[in-house]
Amino acid sequence: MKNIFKYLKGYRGVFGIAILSIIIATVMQLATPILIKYAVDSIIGEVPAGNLQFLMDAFGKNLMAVVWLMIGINFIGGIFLFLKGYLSSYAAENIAQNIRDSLYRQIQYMTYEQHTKKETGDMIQRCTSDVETIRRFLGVQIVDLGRIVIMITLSVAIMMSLNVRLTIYAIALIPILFAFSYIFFTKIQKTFKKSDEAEGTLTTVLQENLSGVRVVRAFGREKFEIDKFEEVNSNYRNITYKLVETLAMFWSSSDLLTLLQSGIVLVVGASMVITGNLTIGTLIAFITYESMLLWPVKQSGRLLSELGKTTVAITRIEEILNETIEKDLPTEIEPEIEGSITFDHVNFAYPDGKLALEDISFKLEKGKTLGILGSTGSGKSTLVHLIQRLYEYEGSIKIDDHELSTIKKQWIRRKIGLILQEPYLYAKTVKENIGITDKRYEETQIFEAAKTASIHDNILEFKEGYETIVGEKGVSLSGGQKQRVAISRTIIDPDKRILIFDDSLSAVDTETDMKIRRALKKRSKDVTTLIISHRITTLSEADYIIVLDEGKMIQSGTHKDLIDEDGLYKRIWDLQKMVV
Ligand SMILES: Nc1ncnc2c1ncn2[C@@H]1O[C@H](COP(=O)(O)OP(=O)(O)OP(=O)(O)O)[C@@H](O)[C@H]1O
Repeated sequence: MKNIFKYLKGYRGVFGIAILSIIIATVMQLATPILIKYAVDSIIGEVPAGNLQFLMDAFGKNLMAVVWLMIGINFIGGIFLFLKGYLSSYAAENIAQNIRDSLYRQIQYMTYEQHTKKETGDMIQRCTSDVETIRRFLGVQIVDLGRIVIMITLSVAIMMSLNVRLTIYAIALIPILFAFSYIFFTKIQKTFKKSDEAEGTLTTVLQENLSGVRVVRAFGREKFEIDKFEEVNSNYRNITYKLVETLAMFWSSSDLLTLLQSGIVLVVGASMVITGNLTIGTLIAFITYESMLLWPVKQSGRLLSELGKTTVAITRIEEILNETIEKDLPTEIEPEIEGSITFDHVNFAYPDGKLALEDISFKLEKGKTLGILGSTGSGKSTLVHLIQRLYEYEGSIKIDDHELSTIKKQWIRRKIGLILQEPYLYAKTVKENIGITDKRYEETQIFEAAKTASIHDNILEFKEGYETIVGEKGVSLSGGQKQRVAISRTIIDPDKRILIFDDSLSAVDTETDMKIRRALKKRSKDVTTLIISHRITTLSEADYIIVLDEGKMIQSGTHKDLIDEDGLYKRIWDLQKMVV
C-alpha cells in the first residue's frame, strides 16, 4: 500500500477532491432511505416523526415535496459521482504516463549485462499490462476504497440510531465476510503473480517467433514452434482458469453469505414489525441500508484482490526501476579521442565465470586498421564490447593515453562507430535511416556516406529512391544492402574516431567489400578501424591482424607475417584461396 501511495505523488490534491466528491455522493445516497421511512411512516402512515421532526417541520404531509427532494438529492449525488470519476481518471492517466516514461528511461540506461539477461516479452508486458493494472486501480478502485469506508461507517451509524437490536442482527455476518475476503486476498496474490509470469512467457515466445520468422522457415521449425506456443499457451490458460475458478468460488460464497445476512434482517425485522417493536418504514429503511452495506463489504473483497494484483504489478515494475543504471562517475573524463588502442594483459569473464578473453595484448596506432580473425565463440565480439565499455575488464585498455575505465561511457561510445553483422533498420525511409543519429545531416552528406558504403547506386535503382521505406513495414533489403545502409549511417558521423566492423562486410561480395574498405580509408584517413571477419581478403590489407582461439590470442602480425607461419590464419587462407 505504501508503494501505491508513492505513485500518487503530485496528484494527492486531485485524489483528495475525488474522495471528497465521493463522500458527498455517498451521503446523498444514504439520505434517501431516511426520506422513504419518513414518507411511509409519517406521511402515508400516522407514526410520529420523532428524530425526523425537522422533516415534518419542513414538509408536513406533502408527499410530492419529499419525492422532489429525493430526486434533487440523487441528482446532486450524480454530479459528484461524475466529478469523482473525472478527477480520478485524470490523475490515473497521468500517473500511468509517468510510470511508462520512467520505465522507458530506465530501460535506456540499464546496463548491457542486464539487458542480455531479460526476456523481451516479459519486459514489454511489465511496461504495458502491469502499468494498465496500476492505472485501473488508481482510476477506479482507490477512490472506491474511500466510498466503502464511508458507506459502511455511516450506514451502520444510521441503522444504530434507528434500532440498535436490529443493527446487531444486520451486521452479524459482516466480520465473517471480511475475514473471508482477507483470506481470499492472500491466496489469490500468488496466482495473480503466476498468471502475470505466464503471460510474459507467452509474449516472449510470440515475439521471438515473429522476429525469427526467417530462421523458423529456413529450418522448417513451424511444427516445433506451434508445439512450443501451445505449451506456454495452455500453461497460461490453466493458470488463468484456476484464477477465474478461485474468483468464482469467492463471488458465489460471498453472495451466499450476503443473502443469508439479508435474510436475517428480513426475518428478524418482520417479526419485530408484527410484535409492534418496529415500524414498516424503519424496516424498509433497514433493508435498503443493508443492501447498501453489503455491497461495499463484498466489494472490499474484490478491492483487496485488485490490491493484490496491483501490488504484484508494482513489484514487477519496481524490479526494473531498481536495476542499477549506467552512471558516469564524477571522476570520469571526456578527453579528446585520437583513436589509438592499447590492450595490456586484458582478461575478461562473463558473470557465469567462464573466461572469454585471456591475456590479450596488442597496440594499434591511431588511423591504423586491426583485423581480427577467430572461430565462432573465440571472443571477437567480446573484445569489441570491452572497447565500448559495456563490461568492466581486468588488466589495462588504453585509448590514447587514457585508461578506458576512466573515460565516461557515453562519451567513448559517441566516438566509436559499431556496425553489426545483422544491423537493425528502422521502419523509415533509407534517407532517414542513414541520417537517423542527427536530423541536421544534409542530403549531400547522406549521399556521400552512401557512396562510400557502395550503396548509393542501389538506392537510386529503388522505385522511390532514398524515400523508399525499409525495415519492418517496408521493402525487404538484402543482407548486404542492410549492412551497407548501416555502414553509411555510422560513417556519416564525423565524430567517430574508431570504427568497428563486427563481421559487417560478410554479406557483400569480395569486390564490393574491397571497394568499401578503400573508399573508407580515403574518406577517413585518421579513423582507427577494427575489422572482424572470417574472410582473409577482408583482413589482408589491415596494418595488424590478431587471431583468437577460445579467448586467447594465438597469432598476430601482418598478413605477410601470418601467411609465412604455420597456423590457423595460413590454414584458412589456403582453404579460401582454393575456393576462389
Ligand atoms: N552475455 C554473455 N554471457 C555469457 N557468456 C557469453 C555472453 N556473450 C558471449 N558469451 C560467451 O563468450 C564466448 C565468446 O563469445 P563472443 O560472442 O565474443 O564470440 P565471437 O568470437 O564473437 O563469436 P561469433 O563469431 O560467433 O560471433 C563464447 O563462449 C560465448 O558463449
